[in-house]
Amino acid sequence: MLRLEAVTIRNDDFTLGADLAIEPGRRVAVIGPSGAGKSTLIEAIAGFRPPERGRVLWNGRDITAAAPGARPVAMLFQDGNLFPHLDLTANVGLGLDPDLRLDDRQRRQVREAIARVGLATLEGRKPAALSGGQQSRAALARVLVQGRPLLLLDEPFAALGPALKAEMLDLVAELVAETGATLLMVSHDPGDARRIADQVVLVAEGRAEPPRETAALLDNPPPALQAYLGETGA
Ligand SMILES: Nc1ncnc2c1ncn2[C@@H]1O[C@H](COP(=O)(O)OP(=O)(O)OP(=O)(O)O)[C@@H](O)[C@H]1O
Repeated sequence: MLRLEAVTIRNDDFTLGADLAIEPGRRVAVIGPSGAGKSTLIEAIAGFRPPERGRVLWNGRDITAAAPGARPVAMLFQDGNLFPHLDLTANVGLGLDPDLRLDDRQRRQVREAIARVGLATLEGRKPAALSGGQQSRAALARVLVQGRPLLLLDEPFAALGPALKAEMLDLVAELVAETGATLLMVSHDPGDARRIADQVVLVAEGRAEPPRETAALLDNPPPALQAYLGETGA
């Protein structure tokens, strides 16, 4: 269980409040207007933005002051962050050890993660020799290999076309179902939430709201969400 207890996060003159809990194994979409604080929320959970007030708890353990690497968290950023000079095996291996000193077991884990995302024949390729969808799969393999119980995705597939995005969302859903991980995914597209998320955290007007069931929330949106859904034409 992830718990944000009376948390306030500040970016200069912007503040975001959050008092919410995410149950284990849930798939949660984080949606809301541009600039509302979705990335800020995810980065605070990942440990890149320490809260000004409040506590972040994982299974009752206070991780508010823990460094990003010491958290139960793996994060996939918007651009995937693949290193252009490294091949696929090395890019995924970085998820296990930034110095790439991998033992046999870790090398096997890397191969398995690459195979699981469907790239087994492309292990020696560098990112430039992979398509956009394959690069997304590679970035996902690096997150997968870390075996962390909490996956944070910040609009990871925004650059992909609709069919490829749907395919990647389905793959993410399969992977978290297999591993039992909890998923928080920022998205601008309410369709993504309907496709993959059983719950939605709405970030608007300076607050991240407690999660609500996706269909119930999107079918009967509160005013802050109505305005946003109007913007996106959903
Ligand atoms: N490093 C920073 N320093 C100061 N202010 C920041 C910083 N990063 C973000 N902000 C501000 O914090 C607010 C929330 O930004 P954030 O990126 O979390 O929003 P978002 O909901 O993810 O937006 P988008 O949907 O456009 O990506 C914005 O007003 C932004 O300008």
